[in-house]
Formats: sequence, C-alpha cells, structure tokens
Amino acid sequence: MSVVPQPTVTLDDRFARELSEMAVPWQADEAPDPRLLVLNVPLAAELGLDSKSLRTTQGSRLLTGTFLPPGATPVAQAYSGHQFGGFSPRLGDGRALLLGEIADPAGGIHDLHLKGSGRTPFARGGDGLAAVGPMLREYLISEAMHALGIPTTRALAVVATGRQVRRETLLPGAVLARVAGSHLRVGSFQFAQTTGDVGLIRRLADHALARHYPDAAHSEHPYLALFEAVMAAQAALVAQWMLVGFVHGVMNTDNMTISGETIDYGPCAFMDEFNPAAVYSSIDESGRYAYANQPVVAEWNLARLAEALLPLIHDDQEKAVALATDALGGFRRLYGDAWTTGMKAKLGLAGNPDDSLQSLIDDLLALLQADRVDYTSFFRSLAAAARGDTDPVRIQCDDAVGVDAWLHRWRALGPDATALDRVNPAYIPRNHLVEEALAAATDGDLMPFERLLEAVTSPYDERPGMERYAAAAPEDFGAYRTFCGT
Ligand SMILES: Nc1ncnc2c1ncn2[C@@H]1O[C@H](COP(=O)(O)OP(=O)(O)OP(=O)(O)O)[C@@H](O)[C@H]1O
Ligand SMILES: [Mg+2]
Repeated sequence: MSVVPQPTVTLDDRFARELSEMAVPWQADEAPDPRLLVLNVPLAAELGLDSKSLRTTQGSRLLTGTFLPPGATPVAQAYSGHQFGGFSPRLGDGRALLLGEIADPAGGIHDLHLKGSGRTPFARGGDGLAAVGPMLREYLISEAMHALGIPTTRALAVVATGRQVRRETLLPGAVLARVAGSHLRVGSFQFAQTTGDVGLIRRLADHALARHYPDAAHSEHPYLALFEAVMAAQAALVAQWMLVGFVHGVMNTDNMTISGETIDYGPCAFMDEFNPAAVYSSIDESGRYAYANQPVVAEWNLARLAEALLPLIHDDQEKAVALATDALGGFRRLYGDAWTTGMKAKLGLAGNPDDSLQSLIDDLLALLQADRVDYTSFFRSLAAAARGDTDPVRIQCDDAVGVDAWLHRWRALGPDATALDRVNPAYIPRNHLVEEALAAATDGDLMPFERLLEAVTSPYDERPGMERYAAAAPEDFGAYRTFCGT
C-alpha cells in the first residue's frame, strides 16, 4: 500500500501576535470540490514545501485554508487606503487571509496568503470570492514579473473551489495562494494612523523594519530611515515597471507595499504600442494611473506614508514635517537615476556616460510614440541591429528617415548585442494572449495557459515554435479593457 504524503508546513503568527489590533482571526470558507489547477513547483521548493504532498486532496485543502497546520492562526489584515485619491479608513482583507509566515530553508521569511477564500469582517458588500480567470491572471503576470527580475508577490497555486461566483455571469470560483515578503501596505500604516495610537504605529514600523530593512533599524533615525528605504525600493520598482511597459492600473495606497514588491494584479496590463497616456482599467476615467503618471502617483502615495510616520519622525510636528518633506525630495532623483540606468541597459549602452545619451533616449521615445511602435518588439529587435541587421527595427517604424538617423547615432556608440538580449524580453504576457488563455481556462482547457506561462517565465530565451508569443496583438484585438474587484 502506498503512503499518501501529508502536507507539512510550519506557519508562524508573528503579524497576528505583534499587531493584534490589525489582525482579525478568521477561517477560510470550505471549498465544495477543490481541484488544483496550477502549482508553482520551483517556488514550493524554494520555500521548502513538498510539491507531491501539495498535489493531494489535503494539499488542496491547505492551499485553500481549510486544513491548517497545528498552531496556525489565519487572520484578515486591517488596512486603509486612498482609492483614486479618496480616503477609505476601513478596507482590509475582504476576501483574503494571511495564513501565517513561512521560514524558507535559507531563513528568509515569507507570508503565505490566500485571495478568494470567503467573506471576512472587512468584506463590506463583496462576496469574498474570486473567479478562476482573474486568479490565473494574477498567477501568470506575477510569475512573468518575477522572471523579468521585478520584485513582486509570487503565486504558489490556484485551486478551483467547485463553487460558482456571480459576476456578470456565473463563473467558476478559485483561491490563489500567494507568497510575499510581507503584505504590509502603505494603507497598513494609514490604518494605524487612523487609530491615533502612536504605540501601534511604532509597533508596525518596528515590525516592518525587522522584516524588510534591518539595517535601517540600527540607524540614528530608524523611522526616517524606514521611510527612505521604502521610498528607494518603490522608486526602483516603478522604474522597472516603466522600463518593461507595465501599467499597474490601480496604484491606490492599499496596493503599494512596504517591501517594494508589486502587489494586486487586478486591472494591470502590459503596453503594446508605446503610449505614455496608456490606461487599461475600465474605472480609471481620468487617467490617474496612466503609464506615464506612475512615478508621480508613487511619490504621492509615499507622501501619505510619510504623513502616517510623522509622529515617529519627531515629537515636534513642524520638525517632523520638515524632515519628511526633505526626505521625500529625494524621490525624483532616485527614480530618475534608476530609470536612466535601466534605459541605458535596454539600449546596450550600460557603460556610456549619461550626458551624451539623454537626447538619444528622448528622440527614440518620441519616434516610438509618433509611429505607435510595439514597445517590447522594438527593444527586442535592437540586438539584431547592433549585430548589423537593422531591418527588424526599420520595418516597425513609418518614419524611415527618422529611424535611420537614430540607428546611425546609436550604432556609433557601440551597443553590446549580447547584453541587449539579456535585458529586453522576447516574451511578456501580451494582453491578447492572456485573454485567450484565461477564456480557455474558464472553459476547462488549461493548455493555452500552461504554454503562455512557459513562454513568459523564460522571457529572454527566444525559442523556435514560440513566435506567436513574441508577436504584437493582431489589428482586430482592439482597445483593451481591464477590471477591478474581479
Ligand atoms: N469580492 C470581494 N469580496 C470582498 N471584498 C472584496 C472583494 N473584492 C475586493 N474586495 C476588497 O476591496 C478592497 C479593494 O480591492 P482590491 O481589488 O484592491 O484588492 P484585492 O484584489 O481584493 O486584493 P489584494 O490587494 O490583496 O491583491 C480590498 O479591501 C479587498 O479586500
Ligand atoms: Mg488590492
């Protein structure tokens, strides 16, 4: 008789213990017929989890929160947030649970978290659920981001629950098991701020320092150092989004992490043609979260974090404001430096001095915008041009004279062709492919999802037979729209 392995995992409850005012102990809903749709075997291994046992029925129960290891204390986390600029004092995990913290074999600490696990006391009017399509979407795009080297929450698994979810139609329900450095958000600090309890803000800040920025904890002004560390992490993160053409879509303060990981893949999208005004979210009517606005919004959100930290920065409020304002003044330089360094790498010119490059970069972006060139394909084709074959670049541009002049200037600087292929991805989760894969998965066919996942999780390694994953959207795909709260 074969022995069925039992999933074993040790979950700490440090957040629940240290910040009980922000943690409501709660249970996941029972899933009537749990079925594992996708398991991230490499991530499970990194966490020291046994994939075989996660594939069992008990494993699916663990991944939907209905089988709990001894000592686990699942909680819904409280947070507030500015949503499209308006403040909501009480948001929190309405359909999510923090199962606890896992220590990986190397000693790193990660949250194990569920999304779509049932209503919690923060659910307000929501049903607490999530559908298969949007949870697979988060899995696919977060894993693509990770493969692109961009800090992000990770996806461990998606389990179909066997429960129907009512959206515009009835859809199959699912739970996403998500892994993150933590789920501390700017909105977590805003929640602590709304309580008026400076002791709570301090405990939260100490928790964040210990978890993410231990060096800052030992500095002379640890809370100002915490703010500066988050600011640096977010400046670097948003620069990376911009460099790959990623539009987050809902940069509310509750969707911005303290760790500097990308979180919440609800309405995000990758840009096809280069367009600074690109907006995909159906509810972002004013373009607040448009592509080019993302650094501006990040800075605005960081100002909200600074406000929440003021009582810790200095006892004298005026002095606290002056110190925080001064610190926030560093954001633009941090962001600009990260972006410029990244853009130089995308041009194969990592070693070149900055001064000669600014106009080269500006002229390129103007050309891409005017000719509505596919952003990802253009940069990918630069490696061939650096090797002498400029046709793949030239055929993408209407302005033949303009592109030839630009290529001439660029090639004179000696771009490094090999480096280009390591920086500019061939495969990103293109919107038309994502929609195709999710529609098939919702109808029960996971093959297109698996193929696309395979492409985008090795984004730089161009493979024969995968040409359609590198190609721009067909003309008839039309304008792309995405949705929140799915
Ligand atoms: N179906 C739902 N039922 C209950 N609450 C919901 C539902 N959808 C969203 N919410 C809540 O609405 C708020 C904003 O949702 P948002 O779409 O930003 O987050 P999310 O996608 O649910 O989760 P996360 O930010 O953890 O990825 C959050 O408090 C979230 O928990
Ligand atoms: Mg969210």
